[in-house]
Amino acid sequence: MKICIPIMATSLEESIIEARKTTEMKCDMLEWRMDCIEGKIRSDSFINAWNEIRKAAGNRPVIVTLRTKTQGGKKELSVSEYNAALRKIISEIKPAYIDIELAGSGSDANVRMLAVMAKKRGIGVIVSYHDLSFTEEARDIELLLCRMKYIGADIPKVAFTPNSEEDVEKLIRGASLAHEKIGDLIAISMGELGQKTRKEGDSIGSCINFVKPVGSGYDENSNTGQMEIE
Ligand SMILES: O=C1C[C@@](O)(C(=O)O)C[C@@H](O)[C@@H]1O
Repeated sequence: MKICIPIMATSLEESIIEARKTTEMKCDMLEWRMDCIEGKIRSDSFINAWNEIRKAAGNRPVIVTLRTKTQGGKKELSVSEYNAALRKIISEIKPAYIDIELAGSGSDANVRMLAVMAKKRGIGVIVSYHDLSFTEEARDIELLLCRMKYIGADIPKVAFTPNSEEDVEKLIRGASLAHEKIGDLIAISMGELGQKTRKEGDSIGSCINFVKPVGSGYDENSNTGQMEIE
């Protein structure tokens, strides 16, 4: 499982600083959570910041994510705003991966369109789905992960919120069943209750473990249950 540190700074300048700080940390990847940047972002300053983050990452791959509010992120975007923003990101920069939200993009057809566009530019595709209050049945989690794969995900990702141990087991079962069929995925049961899905992610086919640097802030929707890294 690759260790990935999300950069959740609120400005472009801070994002660069945070990315540089990770050079000494034991991580294999970075995720730039662009939704955490406050205010409007100008195209030229965005591209400059990206170039610096890319440099700071060295040969570690970077995931670019624009997480909408209903999916646990900071940006409130309509379906058309989300799709337009992703098209812009995909056409202006070339990260290793782009995170495409199943819910944020509005339809499987829109996910497919963005995924095709990204792949043509050599960008890997993570298709993601988050539920901030609930965990589906194992079979539904399996089907969801497979559906994401078939509509264009290189790596399908789900994060569900458990309300009991049984919910954590549902996530584990659903992910394991999907892993047998489609290979690499990311499956997270959020919060302390779900921590073993992060610690023992390998056993259910999870290929990326999102972690937070020691002392970094707590975000109630994004990093509950994440392991800490020095
Ligand atoms: O989707 C995820 C998973 C995550 O929310 C977590 O709980 O580790 C962290 C996010 O930055 C990432 O985009």
